[in-house]
Amino acid sequence: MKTLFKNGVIITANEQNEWFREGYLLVEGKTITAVGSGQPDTESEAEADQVINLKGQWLMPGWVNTHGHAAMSVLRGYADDAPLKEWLEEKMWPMEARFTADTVRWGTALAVVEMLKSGTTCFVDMYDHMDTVAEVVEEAGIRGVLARGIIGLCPEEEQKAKLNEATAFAQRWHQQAGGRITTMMSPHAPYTCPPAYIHRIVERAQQLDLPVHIHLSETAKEVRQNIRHYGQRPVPHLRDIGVFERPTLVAHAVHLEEEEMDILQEYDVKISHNPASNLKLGSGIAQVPRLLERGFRLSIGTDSAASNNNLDMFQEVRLAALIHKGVHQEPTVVPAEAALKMGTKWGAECAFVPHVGSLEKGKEADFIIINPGQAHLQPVHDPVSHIIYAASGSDVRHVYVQGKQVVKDGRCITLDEEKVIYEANRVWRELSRN
Ligand SMILES: CSC[C@H]1O[C@@H](n2cnc3c(O)ncnc32)[C@H](O)[C@@H]1O
Ligand SMILES: [Zn+2]
Repeated sequence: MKTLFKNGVIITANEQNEWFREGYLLVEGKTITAVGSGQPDTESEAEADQVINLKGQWLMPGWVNTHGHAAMSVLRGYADDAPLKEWLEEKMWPMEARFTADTVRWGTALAVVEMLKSGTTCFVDMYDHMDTVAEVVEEAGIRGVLARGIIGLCPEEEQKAKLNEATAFAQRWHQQAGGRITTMMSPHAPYTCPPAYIHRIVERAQQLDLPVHIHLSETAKEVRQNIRHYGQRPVPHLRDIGVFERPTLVAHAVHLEEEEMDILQEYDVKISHNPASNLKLGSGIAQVPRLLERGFRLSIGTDSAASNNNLDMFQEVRLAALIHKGVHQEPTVVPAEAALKMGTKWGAECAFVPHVGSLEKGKEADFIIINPGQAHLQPVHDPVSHIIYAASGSDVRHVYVQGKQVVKDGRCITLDEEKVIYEANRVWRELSRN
């Protein structure tokens, strides 16, 4: 099946750093086979099975959300205004202990509907009941980079069972759903997994040839605790355990010293910047301008709806573009183009799916279409500026993953939105009643 999208404004980070142009996109099956300026030649138009006239709408890569816990959407607004340790230990973990596969199914479906409708085509997820998460991803048509998050604060037998479960999940689902699902191994954090256990998880990642995903240096408190317990800051600690021998994606990385940045750079460790969650939990503000200056190709994540409290990547990317300008009293840090790259092309690299994230020949066709004909997106001097500083998730009209439409006229067509909302409320009621 060949589909030609013509008369659009193509917005993307690409190798040539051309940010936007009036043009067309040709998709054959799940792959982009041509991107060009102006009109397509008459031959490609005649050969297309379907021609879609975009009439000036904007076409850009879908957002890549590089850190989150989708099922926690059922806990949106349940526990606000608390610091990370208290929030986790007194609010999240007691509630999550009551989660079943049913809770995770509807929490994840709620998150996926929200993400797809607001233009996210790929998300990284670290959670439990991951077979259920993968089933939702398969049905919804979104792309998922999935890992069974492992908390090792438990007896040896339980640690073994969790590691075996994570392994079985990672093997069962890697490259499934037509390649839309890939997997990782995921020790939750240095403060929830003893070093020997992290080492065993990483050995397993090595055997399976999979990347590692872990929370890192989110709060100053956990850094101090790491030094007390292990005599080192978290980055050299993880390096010495051997984590960075595997391709690794770390979430947060708020509290880093220059020597730690050296190590992360030496091992090409990928970073997911989660500004809203870091602000809301009072964790701090990552040193994004310094990391960019050093050449890190950063990415952006929402974290869960329980600490954000939404999964709209337009808002997250805008926050990433704005907050550092204020902190540094310098508007040139994190320019719009850098924010767009972090949310798309670099996001895909950080999630180990470099075959998406930009609109280039040969990449898989994960893209979104935005209708710019509304007051808040006019006049148009520079569409990249509007995407970063003016647009929001509700401007997304259509979404495609691997060339297949999953959102049409602002409605998710792969999952039943009303049912998902009904069931998510049901599981929340059941949880809060007990
Ligand atoms: C073992 S599954 C994932 C685990 O992570 C918890 N979590 C959610 N948000 C955060 C965060 O910002 N930092 C650390 N851990 C977080 C979640 O509650 C699950 O238990
Ligand atoms: Zn997290």
